[in-house]
Amino acid sequence: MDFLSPDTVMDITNIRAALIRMEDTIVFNLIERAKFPRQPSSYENGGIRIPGFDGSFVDWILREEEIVHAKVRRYQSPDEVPFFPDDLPEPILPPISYPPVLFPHPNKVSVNDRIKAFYVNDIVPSVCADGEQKENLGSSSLCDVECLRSLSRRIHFGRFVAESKFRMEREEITALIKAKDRAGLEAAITNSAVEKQVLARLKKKAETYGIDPNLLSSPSNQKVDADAVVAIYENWVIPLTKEVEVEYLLHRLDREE
Ligand SMILES: O=C(O)C(=O)C[C@]1(C(=O)O)C=C[C@@H](O)C=C1
Repeated sequence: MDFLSPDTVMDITNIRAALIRMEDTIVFNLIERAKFPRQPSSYENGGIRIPGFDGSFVDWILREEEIVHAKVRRYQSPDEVPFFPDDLPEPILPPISYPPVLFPHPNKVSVNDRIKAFYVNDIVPSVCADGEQKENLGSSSLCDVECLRSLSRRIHFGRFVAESKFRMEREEITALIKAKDRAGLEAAITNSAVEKQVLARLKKKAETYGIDPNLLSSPSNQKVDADAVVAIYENWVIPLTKEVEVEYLLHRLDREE
């Protein structure tokens, strides 16, 4: 996506193409995470003691990485929503002035805490075997960070989808926003045919990317459970994307901050 060119960003075809590309990243990240068992201690507060930090091992890595990434201005990009916005330093690179695409302040809508909760409680148990390998806690946690970041980027892309839909159906959506009609907004942004396509494509991707081409396709050769990947999208990724869309639209007419 070229965030310096607002017309390109607001084209729903381009937005959907970006969402489709993100599926690849998410499927590969889940494949990588599925190499390791669940590793429960990496998600527990104090499960691995880090002096001076009150949180889980994965939280700590995520925060430390975000600090570095903030310095190279990752979170100035309109499509990035950090998990630890209050802990981030100013960039060392000069700012880029992106033309405004989202209104009002783009980071107002964040569901990162919920993403973290469903990731730990639902996704990890659905793709990883039970157990813990102490010697791989660092490796598995780095995979967690990649998974969380790619899920967050995908789900918060709902803001661009919503803005694009707002511009296409300004009158209808403005009336729903003014009436604070959440259900009406959800109905307006829902496209069941597209959701079905997403899930069907995802199943194919998880099956195809999750198998060595030299091996026969069988459940025991699959690197990740394709049905679990589909369920992750069906139960969490799409519903939360829609929630981000609705939440974004409810604030769409607020005055800019
Ligand atoms: O493509 C869209 O129109 C979206 O809003 C994205 C998305 C999705 O999360 O994949 C969400 C809601 C729609 O019902 C269809 C698909």
